[in-house]
Amino acid sequence: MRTRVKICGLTRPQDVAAAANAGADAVGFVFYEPSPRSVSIEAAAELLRSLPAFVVATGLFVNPDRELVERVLSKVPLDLLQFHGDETPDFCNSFPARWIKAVRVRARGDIERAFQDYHRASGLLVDAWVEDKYGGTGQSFNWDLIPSVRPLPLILAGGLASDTVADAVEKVRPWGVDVSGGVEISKGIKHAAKMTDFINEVHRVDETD
Ligand SMILES: O=C(O)c1ccccc1NCC(=O)[C@H](O)[C@H](O)COP(=O)(O)O
Repeated sequence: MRTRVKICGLTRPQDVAAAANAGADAVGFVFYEPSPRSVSIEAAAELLRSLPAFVVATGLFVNPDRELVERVLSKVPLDLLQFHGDETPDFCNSFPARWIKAVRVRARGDIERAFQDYHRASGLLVDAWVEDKYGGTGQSFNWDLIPSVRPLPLILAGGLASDTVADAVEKVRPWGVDVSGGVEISKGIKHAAKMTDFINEVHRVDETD
């Protein structure tokens, strides 16, 4: 199976183009103001203009007001919502868009519970649990906590980079992987060669199947 790759936290048009050229299946825009990777609605709408066909535009939110999600959806042609906070299943499901839910993994059972609670999602993203942080931390977690039975597509995130992602894909066999800090020069500023190396590493492992 071909492992999908999402590059998250883009803020510049040249990075959007470089991610697409490197072969990213999806890109993510952060609508969460405390994040150094956050973009305004206007900036995101502009960034999407440089996104070619067949690349999924994802909007990332952390405990947003309903009005923010609705305002973003009315101005930015997103393909997918990513809820990265403590949003309820009903809240996530109440917008006219497909969505994935992020779960910060701390203990055995966290992922199984999330699969049950968020069963209407289009995928479950598993990320590291870090105190007082919702994501984009560059930290990984114990992949042994990931169950082999997966009722939804599982997207592995947390501290991945070109030198670790091959091992991650080999061990976890996720539907997709998600990376932010591992392909950056500084927060929100991506590095074209790092994105290419990352994606090539993922597909190198895919080819050994
Ligand atoms: O990027 C952020 O600043 C951020 C802030 C709050 C919630 C989520 C955030 N980002 C999520 C991601 O970029 C990724 O889905 C994931 O957390 C992996 O990030 P990284 O460990 O940096 O690869």
